[in-house]
Amino acid sequence: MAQRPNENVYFARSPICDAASSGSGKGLFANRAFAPGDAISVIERPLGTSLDVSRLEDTCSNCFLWTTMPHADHGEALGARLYVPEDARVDVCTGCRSVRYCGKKCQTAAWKRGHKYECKVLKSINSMPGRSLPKAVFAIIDMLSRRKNGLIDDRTWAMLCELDGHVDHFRMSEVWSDIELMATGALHYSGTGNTFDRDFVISMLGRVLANSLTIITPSLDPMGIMIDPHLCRINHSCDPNAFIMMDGPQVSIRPLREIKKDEEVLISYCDTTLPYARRQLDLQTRWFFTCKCSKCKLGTTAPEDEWKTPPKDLAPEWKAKAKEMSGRQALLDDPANYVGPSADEKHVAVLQGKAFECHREAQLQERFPDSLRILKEGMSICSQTKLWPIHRQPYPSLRDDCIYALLELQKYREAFTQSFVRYRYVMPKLQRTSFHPARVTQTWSTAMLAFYFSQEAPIIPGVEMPLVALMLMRETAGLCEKSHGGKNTFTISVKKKLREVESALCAVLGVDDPTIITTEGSEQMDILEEKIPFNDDLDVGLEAIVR
Ligand SMILES: C[S@@+](CC[C@H](N)C(=O)[O-])C[C@H]1O[C@@H](n2cnc3c(N)ncnc32)[C@H](O)[C@@H]1O
Repeated sequence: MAQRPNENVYFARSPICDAASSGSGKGLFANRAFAPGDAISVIERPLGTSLDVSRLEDTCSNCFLWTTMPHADHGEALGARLYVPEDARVDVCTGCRSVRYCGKKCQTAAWKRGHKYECKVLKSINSMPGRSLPKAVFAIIDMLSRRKNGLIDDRTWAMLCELDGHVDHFRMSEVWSDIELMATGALHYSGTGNTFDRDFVISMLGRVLANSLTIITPSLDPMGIMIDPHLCRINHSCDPNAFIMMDGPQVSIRPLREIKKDEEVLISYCDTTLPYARRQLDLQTRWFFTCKCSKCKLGTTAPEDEWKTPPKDLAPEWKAKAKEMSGRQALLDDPANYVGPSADEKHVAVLQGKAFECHREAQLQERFPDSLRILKEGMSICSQTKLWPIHRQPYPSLRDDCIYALLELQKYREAFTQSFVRYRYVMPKLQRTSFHPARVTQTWSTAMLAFYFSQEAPIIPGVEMPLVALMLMRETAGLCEKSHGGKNTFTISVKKKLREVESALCAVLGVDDPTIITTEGSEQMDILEEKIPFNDDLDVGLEAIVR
């Protein structure tokens, strides 16, 4: 059962969603001052959870232990999820053959929490060939059957029902017929037709679709959705003062900066690194509101909307390319690409649309060489037009996926180079808070790549990779108390690995005190920076970056 948030927070009417068309417009407020590193509130388990279909196969449905190691044969995997025990495995529930557990303890806990009612339902869904339901429907089935059987108390249920289901918004949207179908399915399969009616289930589905948050691992991999009457009260800002961290099913709300007593606690629902038009569109389409946060008030003058050179300076050959680009009209019509009314700005809007399209298309490819080719195409639009600063989207996201594809293709040297570029030049501008969880986890994966290469032949001549790995590991260890908290399994595994590496290095160098390696480590970081300098033509030929 969901726990009440602790005395550190309270709910009240939020000034931020005064303009919300319906709903109570409540938000979460701080009962005392908070500093980075504190936990504002901790919830042991959200009320409802539903894993992505692919995670049902390899993840414990109770504690969310994800047992598959992506890229099991190379560096990033060696470090990104060190907190997962080597012998971790999950076994399927022999009743429903749908969910999996990592052991008896998790199976028993899930059974008592409600799987005893859901098991038969899942079994009947599972036995129908080709039937797979969206995760929102599984979340609803679970909650309806638990409520029917007295496993969700009146107060929690009332709070859940207070969340806005945005039914009128959904009714006008293109997903309405899907929602009606899903509600019918949920009511039918959950066997709760004599307790709830279809309209109620439709509003419940709306609540899940418009209020759920993403379940994440401590290394920020998305795993599914969660809905909780307390967590789902937190409003959005594109310049949030807090973020959500998880460790298994435990959810903590953590400050991104100092928060004063009685200040509203705000998280981000969307990717806040996107330009203004894209953020607004995303928030309007998925959460039905117009954001008026401090960043949105700056409109296109915020750093997320900066160009390196103004659109009027676009080179003639790129203007010509923009004129000829396939799908030009659709790219121009898409408000997400809007740059301005002039002819030059329209060319830039087309190029921007194309670069975002490359990012989306690359994700749909089945083969990594194809994704890499498309990602490089997108990156060269950003770099060769000379319009994009290194931190303007979709440039950073293209680079992220590029690193992933390069690793899959075992192009380790380029993967490390791009990972270092991201760590050293992109992230400090993209996420300006040093302990932002995305920054910390990416620093750690760069550290782990360096560590992996420290055991191989030197990949960058003249650079001592063990010392680079050490410095990046120390940086991560110094920040993860704030990003993750001292007791998070990520923090514990980072610190353990750091101690191991420090003592191995001490043994090799014949010293007792690891702190004396610091000077040499800093020197190696400087050398690495000289070898991989900031360069505007950084992405022209990914292989040709290292000096
Ligand atoms: C997850 S709920 C947050 C809790 C909500 N305020 C309530 O009282 O239930 C999301 C909804 O809150 C409102 N909301 C959240 N952040 C907002 C913001 N920055 N500006 C306006 N409305 C916001 C929108 O109606 C959105 O669909």
